[in-house]
Amino acid sequence: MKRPDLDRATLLEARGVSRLYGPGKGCEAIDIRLHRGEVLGIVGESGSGKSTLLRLLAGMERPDAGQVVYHSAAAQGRDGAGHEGELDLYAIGEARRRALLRMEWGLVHQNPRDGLRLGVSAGANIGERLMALGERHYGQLRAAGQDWMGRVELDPRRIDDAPKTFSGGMQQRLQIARTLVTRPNLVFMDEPTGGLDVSVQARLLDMLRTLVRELGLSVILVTHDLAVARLLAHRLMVMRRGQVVETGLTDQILDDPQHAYTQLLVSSVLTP
Ligand SMILES: Nc1ncnc2c1ncn2[C@@H]1O[C@H](COP(=O)(O)OP(=O)(O)OP(=O)(O)O)[C@@H](O)[C@H]1O
Repeated sequence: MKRPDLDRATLLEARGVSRLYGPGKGCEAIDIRLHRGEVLGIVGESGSGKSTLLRLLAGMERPDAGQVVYHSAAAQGRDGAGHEGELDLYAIGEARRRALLRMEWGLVHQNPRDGLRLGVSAGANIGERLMALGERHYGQLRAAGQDWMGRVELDPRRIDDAPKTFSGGMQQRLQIARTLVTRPNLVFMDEPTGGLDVSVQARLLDMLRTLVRELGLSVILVTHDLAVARLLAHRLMVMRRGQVVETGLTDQILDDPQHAYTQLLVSSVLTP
């Protein structure tokens, strides 16, 4: 995807972040800078540390060393905020971190069942995050539910149905609607099309790409699938055994990989 040059302000930074479970297992001394409106893909084979890094960046797991800094316009002048609204994620309290994830960020899990409440209606799933932001008007919550079901190509007439009656692909669409309805400043996606049939994946990917573009989303995307990375990410970071081996614009990395590991990764996936 072509990278927007509109607003290059930094949104999220990792400074020397480490979390090691054993030698080469986890993440080691990772530096990241995500700009507003940018999709950063984190790629690498299974076990390279992608999901660990996502958890560290999203405030879900404390690093052994290093800092994760969120540049929040809303944070200025509040506890834990440094200069220009810099929020040191692990210097603020747990409650505040959770509130960030609920109010300003969004998280799309690989398995939609981890991100949805399967027993309550589709509409309630979408409305819940809006309610957390203070929306109480039933008509507006319902209208937003219908609008977002349409946007993710679900039949809005199924607004009262429980997601447990939906297929896996439909549940993933609903999870995406639930996440994006609040227009999050930052979205974390962990293998968002993983675990789905290839044909379902392709349509979902197309829809995600459109939404990312239309909403100008800032995204940290974890995937082992280079085709997904190619379609969604402006920039890539290639991980191997907990370390970053290469980083750059997506087309550069996939068309002209410099590091031997990236060359292997690209050739094993992209050549027939
Ligand atoms: N909580 C944990 N305790 C111990 N070891 C862990 C823990 N979480 C991850 N690991 C190990 O750290 C390494 C990196 O795991 P991680 O899940 O981050 O990799 P990944 O690149 O996301 O792989 P996958 O795509 O298979 O999820 C693996 O060897 C894994 O077994």
